[in-house]
Amino acid sequence: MTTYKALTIAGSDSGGGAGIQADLKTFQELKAYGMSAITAVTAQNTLGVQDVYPMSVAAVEAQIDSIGADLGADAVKTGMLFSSEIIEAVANKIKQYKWERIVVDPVMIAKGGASLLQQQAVQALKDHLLPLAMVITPNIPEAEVLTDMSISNLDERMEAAKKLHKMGVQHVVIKGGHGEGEDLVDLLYDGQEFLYITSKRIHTKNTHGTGCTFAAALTAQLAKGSSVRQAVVVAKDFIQAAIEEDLKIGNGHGPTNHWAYHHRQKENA
Ligand SMILES: Nc1ncnc2c1ncn2[C@@H]1O[C@H](COP(=O)(O)OP(=O)(O)O)[C@@H](O)[C@H]1O
Ligand SMILES: Cc1ncc(COP(=O)(O)O)c(N)n1
Repeated sequence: MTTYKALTIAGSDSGGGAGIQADLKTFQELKAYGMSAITAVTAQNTLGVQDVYPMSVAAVEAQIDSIGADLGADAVKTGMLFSSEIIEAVANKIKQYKWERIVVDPVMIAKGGASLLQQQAVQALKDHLLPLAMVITPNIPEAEVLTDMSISNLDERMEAAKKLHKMGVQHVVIKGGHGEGEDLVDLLYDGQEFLYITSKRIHTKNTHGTGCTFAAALTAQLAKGSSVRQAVVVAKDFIQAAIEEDLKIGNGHGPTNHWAYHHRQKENA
C-alpha cells in the first residue's frame, strides 16, 4: 500500500481547532500521513489569540529541511506564515525540493481579530508564494486584500478570482463563509471555467478553524493524487460535516468536528 504524505507549514493553535492541529487531524482522517513545520506558536483558545511567538527563519527552514531530506511530501499546505522573512524562506524551500502540489491558505486575521500576518508581508505573499501555488484558498476579506478591490457580490468575486489567477496561481478558490444570505457558495476558478460549490449556511458560532480544515482536506486529497476539482468537492463535504456536528467546547467560537466526515462515511458504508 502506498503511503501518501502531506506537509503543513503553519502556526500552532494551542486550542487545537485551527492551524497545525486542525491540519494534522484532517490529514489523518483522510488517510494522508501528516507532517508539520511550525512557523509560529500561538497561545489561543475559543475566546481568541492571547499571544503570538514567531519562530526564527532558521527554525522554519530546519524543519522543512528535515522533511525534504528524508520523507518528502506529495502535497504541501501553507497557513499562518506571519512575516515576509518566513514567506521568502518557505517559498525558497518549496522551490529547492521541487514540490508542486502547493495549497496556499493566505491566513491573515483570526476570527477574533488578531493579526496572523504582518501587514507588510502581503506583498511578499504575492511576489514569492502565489506564483508557486497550485491552489489558493482565500476567504472574501483575504481576496479583497490580495486583489486590492472590494467584493460584495458574485460578479466581483469572479473578477477577483481572475486577478488572482493572473498573479500566477493555477486554481483559485474564494470561499463563501463571509458572504451574505442562506446559500453559501465557494467559487473555484481554473483559468478557464468557474465551478460553484454550494451549500446551506449552518447557523452556529462554532466556526473556529473552518478555513484551515477546508484547505487541509484539499491538501490531503491532492497528496493522494486527486484533481483539484475532485479535491475541492471532498474538502467541502469534509468541512460541511465538521461544522454540522460541531463539538460545543470552550466558551467562545468553538472548533469544528474533525472526525464527523469519517464517522458519517462509516455509518453509510
Ligand atoms: N456557517 C457556515 N455554514 C456552512 N459552511 C460554512 C460556514 N462557514 C464557513 N463555511 C465553509 O467553511 C469553509 C471556510 O470558509 P470561510 O469561513 O469563508 O473561511 P475562513 O475560515 O478562512 O474565514 C468554506 O468551505 C465555507 O463554505
Ligand atoms: C495558528 C492559526 N492559524 C490559522 C488560524 C485561522 O483560523 P480560522 O480558520 O478560524 O480563520 C488561526 N486562528 N490560528
